[in-house]
Amino acid sequence: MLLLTIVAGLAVVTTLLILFAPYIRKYASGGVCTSTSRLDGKTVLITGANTGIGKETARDLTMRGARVIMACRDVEKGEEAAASIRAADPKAQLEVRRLDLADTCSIRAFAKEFLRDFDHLHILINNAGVMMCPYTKTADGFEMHIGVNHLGHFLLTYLLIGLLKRSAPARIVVVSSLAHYFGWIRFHDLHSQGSYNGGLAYCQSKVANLLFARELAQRLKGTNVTVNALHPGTVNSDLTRHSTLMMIFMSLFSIFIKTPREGAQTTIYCAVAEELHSVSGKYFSDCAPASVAPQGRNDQTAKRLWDVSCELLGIEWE
Ligand SMILES: NC(=O)C1=CN([C@@H]2O[C@H](COP(=O)(O)OP(=O)(O)OC[C@H]3O[C@@H](n4cnc5c(N)ncnc54)[C@H](OP(=O)(O)O)[C@@H]3O)[C@@H](O)[C@H]2O)C=CC1
Ligand SMILES: CC1=C(/C=C/C(C)=C/C=C/C(C)=C/C=O)C(C)(C)CCC1
Repeated sequence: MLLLTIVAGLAVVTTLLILFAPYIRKYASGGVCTSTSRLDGKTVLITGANTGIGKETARDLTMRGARVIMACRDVEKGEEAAASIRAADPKAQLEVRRLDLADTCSIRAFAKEFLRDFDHLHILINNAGVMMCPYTKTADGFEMHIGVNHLGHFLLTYLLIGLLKRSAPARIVVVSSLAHYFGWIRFHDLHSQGSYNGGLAYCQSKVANLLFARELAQRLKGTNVTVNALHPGTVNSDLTRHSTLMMIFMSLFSIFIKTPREGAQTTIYCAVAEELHSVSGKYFSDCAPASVAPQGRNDQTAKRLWDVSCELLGIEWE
């Protein structure tokens, strides 16, 4: 009898899911960037553009006329992604360059060549990310999540900020996550040497993204360079590659989860929306303002993280 009830229940749920699938999909796909802004003559740099949200952002921005530099740690994968975008749009202006955010030498080499080859940078999209990887260190000894997701992008932005200012109006877009709600900055053990949990290390790095955007927005006041952060939604991408459980969840519940193209909408919105022309230091989700957890909007923590980051990277950023 119990078995029969369970089977009947499952059948009802499955039937409802099938019947309402188009509506569920439409709701889950989230906000859409409706801006028709063109980017002709503009130069855009996207980190981690060979797959997922970064690749779809590159596709959209080239279609708006931008010249897009895809900064990828694996150039071969980057070229494959560029070829697939060009296959649909032969006029796409794309260039793949090598950037490994887990190595400050690679970041410095990338920036040096970028500054040599480009006179302008109008939009910088700090998109690349790792999630829940086993405990690993970057070439400079930083824990991988804080090293790639925060410190790598911190250094890249520092090296390119002069060019962004000279190219103003310019925008910096920081891809953070709702996961910041579950993280906090562990100044006493930033690199998780005492104890390590991949999920918490990821969440910490996503709070760091928000605090960085917040502090940077303060420092960029009056420069006509804006910086905003965002949550792309829950997106079916390679991000979950280190967690079998997450991959299973993503497959089982794929109807509730965004495709990479849907997940790129808020990034695109932050990069092009006319109404954000002078908006800075804000956080968006589904192409609309969203609320930040208290640990992501604490000015003292933001300043402290800024100083610690400069010290770790051996830089002075006034
Ligand atoms: N997917 C989701 O549900 C969510 C994603 N986000 C954020 O969105 C952003 C994009 O993620 P998503 O597209 O989903 O994930 P993907 O794994 O599909 O893409 C991540 C990109 O980052 C690149 N990357 C990783 N490590 C490095 C490195 N050391 N140097 C340079 N590039 C690197 C990857 O390169 P490679 O392919 O070579 O590994 C890849 O191109 C991330 O910042 C993530 O935190 C936020 C909330 C939810
Ligand atoms: C558990 C669970 C889900 C899966 C959530 C996942 C897989 C979230 C992934 C978040 C990521 C990757 C965040 C990155 O910053 C659903 C299907 C939403 C609803 C049912 C309960």
